[in-house]
Amino acid sequence: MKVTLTIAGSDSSGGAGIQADLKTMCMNGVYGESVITALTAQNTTGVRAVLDSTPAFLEAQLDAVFEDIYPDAVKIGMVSQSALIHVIATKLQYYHPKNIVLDPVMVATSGAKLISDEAIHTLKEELIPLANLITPNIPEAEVLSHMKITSSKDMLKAAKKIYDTYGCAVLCKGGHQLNDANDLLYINNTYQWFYGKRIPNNNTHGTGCTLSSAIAANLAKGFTIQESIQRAKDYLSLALSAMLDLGAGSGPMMHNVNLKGIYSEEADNE
Ligand SMILES: Nc1ncnc2c1ncn2[C@@H]1O[C@H](COP(=O)(O)OP(=O)(O)O)[C@@H](O)[C@H]1O
Ligand SMILES: Cc1ncc(COP(=O)(O)OP(=O)(O)O)c(N)n1
Repeated sequence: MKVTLTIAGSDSSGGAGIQADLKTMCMNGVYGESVITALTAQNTTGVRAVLDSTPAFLEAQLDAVFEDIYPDAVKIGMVSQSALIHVIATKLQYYHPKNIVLDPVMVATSGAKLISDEAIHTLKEELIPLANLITPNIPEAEVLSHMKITSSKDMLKAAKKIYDTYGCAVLCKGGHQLNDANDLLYINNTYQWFYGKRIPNNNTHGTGCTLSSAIAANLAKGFTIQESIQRAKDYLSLALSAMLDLGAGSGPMMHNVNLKGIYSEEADNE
């Protein structure tokens, strides 16, 4: 059994963060482990409070999982403070996992800021350079590239800028576009579009968490980055298409979907 670790915040409503990650990993056929960076008191209408882990407790969680059940891939989500980012970077350099997918979570759909300005600086300096793939949405890509993104051309320019600066592959997610849901991968000095039909569902809480966890799960199973992105996008589209409608705000997606037929082949080393 392949193992995937999520290092992220808890979402009490179950739609994003650790809860979305573990559901996604389970559905994508890997064993999921979790290291919790923060507790959030959150529902579909917003984030009411955040309680960060201490650096020492975060360190204890990371040692506990890496010393016993070593993950084949790691996904990193919400980390709001510099000291916590520093702990994660130090431990990843020490344990050296093969696949690191970083979702540079900055702002929730509901508008709540999930990272301090100082921590954005530490993320850029210490964590992004360790990642194999980062998955910014358009507002996050704007922060990382220091440019405004209003078109597909801008997405390409920003993704190349981020790739040139940090040296990791970049998947610029297009969920915040009006008409399409096209994501752009910049890797090895070249790019590839992953086209997606926009599903008319406003319940998109946790789409970014789900996509990055599904990518990590598929990397753990031995798929290439490109294959893992396509599989993750197929999984996400299916979960969105189930049209679950819970809560008064932007609700969560349905994870217990029937995957038969969407995954045509399995990786060699499963
Ligand atoms: N309505 C939608 N229909 C289909 N795919 C979507 C929709 N909204 C978002 N996505 C996809 O969900 C993933 C997450 O994208 P995005 O919403 O941009 O990230 P985030 O949740 O981090 O803000 C991307 O693959 C994006 O293309
Ligand atoms: C605890 C926690 N982590 C991350 C997010 C942001 O999740 P994301 O998948 O980007 O989805 P939206 O919040 O944008 O729907 C979160 N809200 N909570």
